Amino acid sequence: MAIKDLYDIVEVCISSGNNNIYVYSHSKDFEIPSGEGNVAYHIAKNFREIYNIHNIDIYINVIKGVPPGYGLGSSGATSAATAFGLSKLLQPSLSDIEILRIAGVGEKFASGSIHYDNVAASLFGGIVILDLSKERVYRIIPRSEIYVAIVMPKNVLQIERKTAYARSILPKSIDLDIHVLQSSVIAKMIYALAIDNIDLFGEAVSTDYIIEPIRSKLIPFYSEMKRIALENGALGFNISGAGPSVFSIHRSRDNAENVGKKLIEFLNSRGIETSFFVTQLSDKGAEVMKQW
Ligand SMILES: Nc1ncnc2c1ncn2[C@@H]1O[C@H](COP(=O)(O)OP(=O)(O)OP(=O)(O)O)[C@@H](O)[C@H]1O
Ligand SMILES: N[C@@H](CCO)C(=O)O
Repeated sequence: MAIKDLYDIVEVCISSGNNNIYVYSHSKDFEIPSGEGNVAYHIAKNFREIYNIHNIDIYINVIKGVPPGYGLGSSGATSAATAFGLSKLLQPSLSDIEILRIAGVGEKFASGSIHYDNVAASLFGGIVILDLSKERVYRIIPRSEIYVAIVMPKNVLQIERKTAYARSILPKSIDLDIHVLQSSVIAKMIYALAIDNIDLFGEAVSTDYIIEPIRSKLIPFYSEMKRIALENGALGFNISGAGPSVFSIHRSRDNAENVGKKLIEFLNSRGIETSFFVTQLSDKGAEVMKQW
């Protein structure tokens, strides 16, 4: 699911040259490496190799907007924008799936495995369903306004390669009965969007038999936060990405603000510095801002 308000800007330039890739990271608030430490470098390298592009130098400026390490898909935002920008510049006929596959390479570098959930939302916007076996992208834009409160606990889960770790602790296989339960939740989520029932959508968002029970243990006071949010009118609550951020679903901005403030007060009272913001589901994905 893509949200408004948080985004990266990635500038991509090419000149004739000797196949060098230069990546410069710009951020006053976060420390993101330039050069080979940046996912953008790996996207460009992969792009050049796959499409056999020679005798050019690629220059990439990453202007970070999405904070890293909070479970908000920060590396995915850069990966998506870089793959999108390079395709516009060098291979304008690439399909959505081809751009997506390139963007997934950045996630392999950042988190140890190719996965498409963050890059798909960043590239296409809305709520994205992928059918990789058929190479198809389905995008749902809910008819109703959906507000999202995102609560970002500071100094929590500050571990090296956090996303890789949070993925490594998940089960490699699940029992059939759990599969059946979780499949029905996903079906309910899609049904809720189809009939525009945001209460039901929220209920589905809140129900996870596989990942939440394991990852929530890494987030202090998770079950208390969930209870507070749902008791105060949130329609749904769960972990954002690999955490430690959590998010709640609301019908109105006022309710989202109110729940966000309550969660901040609660975490602050437990000694956990936290910030929050309220945003909306975004129907926009990656886009060209300027060409010159
Ligand atoms: N362009 C980039 N943007 C953000 N992080 C980057 C970038 N390039 C490299 N990294 C590294 O990737 C790591 C952040 O990974 P990642 O984006 O997976 O975490 P996250 O933002 O918490 O997202 P999520 O948990 O939703 O995947 C940091 O160690 C950061 O230094
Ligand atoms: N969404 C993936 C990567 C982190 O965003 C996961 O939850 O493992």
